[in-house]
Amino acid sequence: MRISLASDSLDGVAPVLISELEGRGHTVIAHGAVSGGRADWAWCCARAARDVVEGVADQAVVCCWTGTGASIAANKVPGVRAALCVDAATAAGARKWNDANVLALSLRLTSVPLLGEILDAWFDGSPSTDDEDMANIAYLSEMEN
Ligand SMILES: O=C(CO)[C@H](O)[C@H](O)COP(=O)(O)O
Repeated sequence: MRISLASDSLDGVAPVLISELEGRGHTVIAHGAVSGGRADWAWCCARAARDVVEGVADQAVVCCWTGTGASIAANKVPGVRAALCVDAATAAGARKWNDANVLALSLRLTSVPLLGEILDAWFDGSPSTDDEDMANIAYLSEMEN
């Protein structure tokens, strides 16, 4: 999968993000501090999210110290459903029930082992085909139009 990755700093797990993603077979498109480029969280996380809706990436991972700014910035991009995930169960639910296409992470809360659990759950997950779940996602799209 093509994963657009953004982080506003090299704190916490940021230095291992590229290797954790590439180690799972993904191609990484890096933005922000992990690329040595412009690293203000609003800009680089929105940039990574735009890659998804523009078809440059299949999904994105966006990170900042809290994870909140990263998720807020990504969710400003129409078509993006970014989910701030603090554990594997949240990541699995975000993929299943929210059809989330952007994973937001807190560099403060996410240890390297926890990152592995979150990434495994995220990439193992797939959206629910239950009518009620799909209707919720359709409603989000309607709100954008
Ligand atoms: O969590 C964040 C935004 O939600 C940022 O990572 C945090 O604000 C960065 O602060 P600084 O630029 O002072 O390192």
